[in-house]
Amino acid sequence: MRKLIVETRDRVYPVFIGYGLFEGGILSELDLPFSSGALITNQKVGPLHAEKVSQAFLKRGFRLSSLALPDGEEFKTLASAEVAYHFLLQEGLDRKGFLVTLGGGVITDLGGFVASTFMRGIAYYQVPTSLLAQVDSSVGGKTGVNLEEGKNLVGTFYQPYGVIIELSFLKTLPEREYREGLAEVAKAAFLAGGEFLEVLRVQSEALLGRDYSVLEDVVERAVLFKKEVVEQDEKEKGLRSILNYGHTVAHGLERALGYGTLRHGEAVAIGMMVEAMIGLELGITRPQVIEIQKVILQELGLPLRVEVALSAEDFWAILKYDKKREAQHIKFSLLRDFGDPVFGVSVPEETFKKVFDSVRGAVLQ
Ligand SMILES: NC(=O)c1ccc[n+]([C@@H]2O[C@H](COP(=O)([O-])OP(=O)(O)OC[C@H]3O[C@@H](n4cnc5c(N)ncnc54)[C@H](O)[C@@H]3O)[C@@H](O)[C@H]2O)c1
Ligand SMILES: O=C(O)C(=O)C[C@@H](O)[C@H](O)[C@H](O)COP(=O)(O)O
Ligand SMILES: [Zn+2]
Repeated sequence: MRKLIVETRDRVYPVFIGYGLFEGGILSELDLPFSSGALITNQKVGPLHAEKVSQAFLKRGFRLSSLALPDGEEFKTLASAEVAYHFLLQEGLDRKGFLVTLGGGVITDLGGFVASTFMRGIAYYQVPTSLLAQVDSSVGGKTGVNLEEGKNLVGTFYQPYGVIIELSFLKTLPEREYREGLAEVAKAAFLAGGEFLEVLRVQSEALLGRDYSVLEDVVERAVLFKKEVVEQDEKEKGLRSILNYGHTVAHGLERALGYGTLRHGEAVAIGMMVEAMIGLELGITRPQVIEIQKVILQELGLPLRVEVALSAEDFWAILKYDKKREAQHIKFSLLRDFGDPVFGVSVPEETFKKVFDSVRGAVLQ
């Protein structure tokens, strides 16, 4: 079992990574000074893994009442949050109560948002079950829901009280969802560069084959990288926006195609390719980044093409909802090189449109 401590101004909390954590009594490592607890999951993950988690909490004296929301990105909404609030009230949760989120990134984002707003904030623990949620969304305290206009447009920064990354939960994760998680792993490795990137290059086959000893190491590296960024800039005043590499385009694609059509990780993989080309066009990104990035993402089994019926102009209009926008400037997080990210790059509309049109037939269909 590996343990990292995330130290932010708002909260200091542990992240446990390993196998058999719940059977091994991981909860004895946590202080649980609460009145009662509830679990938020979805209708797919709940039947697979909720029992194990609930049993472990029961041993610590908490019978968790459980809410299983419908599965899917299209349910990461204020309406789902409202369902959760009513459920918590009905179950008698008070301000001393706590939440456990059990699921992929949709549930960790939504559950975190509910925890941060219910009675103005209650404690919560993240139990991520998708690779993407284990390496990214469960750590760092970004919570939120989507609006029709764009991804994560309503949300909070609200750190969990602890994160329990049980790697054996990945055994039931379908292949497509596993691979999309590798996109966020790749993003972290591209941003970190150095040894992390080298490990990813050497181990891409093992990772794709879910070699669990390699996975443990890689999940720890990704979480460690994220922790170091979040600790320096919890509320994204600047540096943290490097974690948004590929995301300006990715979020635009998710919104344009309809939530859930393209998985978030798939959109990030395509987004990183397009944004690397924008960086090249601006003279920021070294040409070798594009080729190496492409090879790695392909080796990880990620799709690098998508059909988008929108014109560059219509897509640009969607990007205006990106949260990194400042007045009329849409700000991108790019790479100069691996391990050398840059943020706050204002990309002119003409440059974006030129690149968008130039990747037609290649990245965008
Ligand atoms: N807050 C952050 O820092 C952050 C970071 C990255 C992504 N995100 C958000 O995360 C979301 C994407 O997360 P995701 O890719 O995990 O999507 P998801 O939550 O929809 O999970 C993917 C699919 O896998 C299923 N699943 C999850 N774990 C499973 C398991 N162990 N066995 C079987 N099925 C399982 C889910 O039910 C779902 O069908 C997006 O909304 C994205 O915006 C947030
Ligand atoms: O933790 C962060 O910071 C990130 O940006 C991680 C991203 O992978 C993640 O998709 C996040 O939800 C994006 O946040 P947003 O602020 O662009 O909505
Ligand atoms: Zn992401």
